[in-house]
Amino acid sequence: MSYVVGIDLGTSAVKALLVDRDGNVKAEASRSYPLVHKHSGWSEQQPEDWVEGTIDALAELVSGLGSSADQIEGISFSGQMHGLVLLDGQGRPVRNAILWNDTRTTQQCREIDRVLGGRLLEITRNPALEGFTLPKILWVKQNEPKAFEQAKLFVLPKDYVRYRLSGQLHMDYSDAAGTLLLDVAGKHWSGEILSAFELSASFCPPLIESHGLAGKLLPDIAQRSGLSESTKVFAGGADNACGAIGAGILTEGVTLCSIGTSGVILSSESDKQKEFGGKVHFFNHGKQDAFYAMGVTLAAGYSLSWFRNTFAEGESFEELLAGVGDIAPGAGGLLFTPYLVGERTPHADSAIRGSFIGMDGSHSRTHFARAVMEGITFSLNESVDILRRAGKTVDTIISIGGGAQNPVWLQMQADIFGATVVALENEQGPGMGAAMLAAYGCGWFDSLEDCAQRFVKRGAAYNPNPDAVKVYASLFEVYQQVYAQTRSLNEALIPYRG
Ligand SMILES: Nc1ncnc2c1ncn2[C@@H]1O[C@H](COP(=O)(O)OP(=O)(O)O)[C@@H](O)[C@H]1O
Ligand SMILES: O=C(CO)[C@@H](O)[C@H](O)COP(=O)(O)O
Repeated sequence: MSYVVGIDLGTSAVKALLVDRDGNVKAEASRSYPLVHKHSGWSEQQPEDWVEGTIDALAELVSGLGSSADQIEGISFSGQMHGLVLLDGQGRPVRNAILWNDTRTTQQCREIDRVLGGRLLEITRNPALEGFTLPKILWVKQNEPKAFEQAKLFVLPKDYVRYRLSGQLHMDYSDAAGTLLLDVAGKHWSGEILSAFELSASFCPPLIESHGLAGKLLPDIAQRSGLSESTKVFAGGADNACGAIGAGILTEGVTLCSIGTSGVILSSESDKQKEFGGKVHFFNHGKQDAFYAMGVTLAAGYSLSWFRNTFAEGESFEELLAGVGDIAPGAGGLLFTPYLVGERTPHADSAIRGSFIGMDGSHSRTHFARAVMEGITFSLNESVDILRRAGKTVDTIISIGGGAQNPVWLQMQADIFGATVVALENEQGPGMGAAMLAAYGCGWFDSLEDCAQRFVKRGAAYNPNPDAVKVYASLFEVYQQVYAQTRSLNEALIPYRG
């Protein structure tokens, strides 16, 4: 038997999957690592924690295989997007990584708008948002000039881990697309943007396809992990591109809903000129020369974890959500907006914060839990709405991520999105997409589509219930008003934040 390994470098943990030629997951191992929040709105991680966690998780996977470690032919990666890792001339990080959910860069975003105007959207197909990488680069340049002086090159989180495992520096197109330095349709670093911000071409790593061979394992990594030195290391992709690959979303027609820490509505796009006007992100896919449009809710699963950790400490999600299915759509008139860390789609606003509207004495904790699930799903429905208005058909949605583990939430998604929602049989999230990139890279299949046919197994389907669809359609109109009605109130509260 031969195997591949998919490594998902997430925000809270790294998860490694051992996958056989039929797409069966034979073993998995994960290691978590902390987030560092030095100030409100800041979010950092230590790159060394990713590397150590990845090697430990690989060692655990490999130890289960005994003497057959050389049956692992290839490994590949899925990574949290946008995070800035600045490397010195020796390839060492000059500071902590600044992550996708760090919102300190509003001023740098406005500067990018001022300097590039409409060219930014024309070249990168995306607007300047706090989460993306270029604003983070400018923040370090302006606020930590000494660290910036040492920085010779930047990479993204999984690129750094791949570099430490293989000694080779690369960035794949799907992750490079989220930096605001890539000409997305042209598939090259934008000289125009680099020179506008006085960055040299050598500041960007060489570009590679997601299924491209980046190198082999370094001998000391092979020794520590138990893998063979001949294990091939493939580039991998952005976590959302890998989530889509792992759900078999490689062509137009089926949409992805992913509820992890963040939440995503994603639709594959074959036309690289398709215009969304920056309302949703437009990125290169992990499949060669393909693209996708995507809307992002910053605090999707995070809103539910926050609610659990704050009001039901120590309970499992199953305990927390027991009984939510007995409450009617609308949570008894309680409405939640999931803007705990600001929002991306459709309101790119780092200052907005969440609300519960309509509380009364009849509401139990279960009403609140249901309202949180509904609010997250309404936020994702704003992205579904944008895709539909841009002419895309959204009638079948594959749902992945922690949020897809709860059948009440899957039915709620069908009712709010007004579409059939399909779960996967053995949902593994982006790690499976990474494993598929390794399987395709190893030559096990002629195309990613062939690989998906073997690896991706659809499970239960949830059809919209017409009565619930009606209730949610009118509630969604109320939900959509909350942002504008609470915006100035939230701005007035900024001085009181920690
Ligand atoms: N059993 C469950 N029922 C409902 N939601 C869940 C369940 N388990 C996890 N979640 C949600 O999924 C989120 C974690 O999803 P996951 O895909 O593991 O995230 P990430 O990869 O971003 O760390 C949690 O924050 C929680 O909101
Ligand atoms: O910023 C984005 C996408 O643009 C996030 O999707 C991150 O890529 C990480 O999200 P999680 O997988 O941790 O939820």
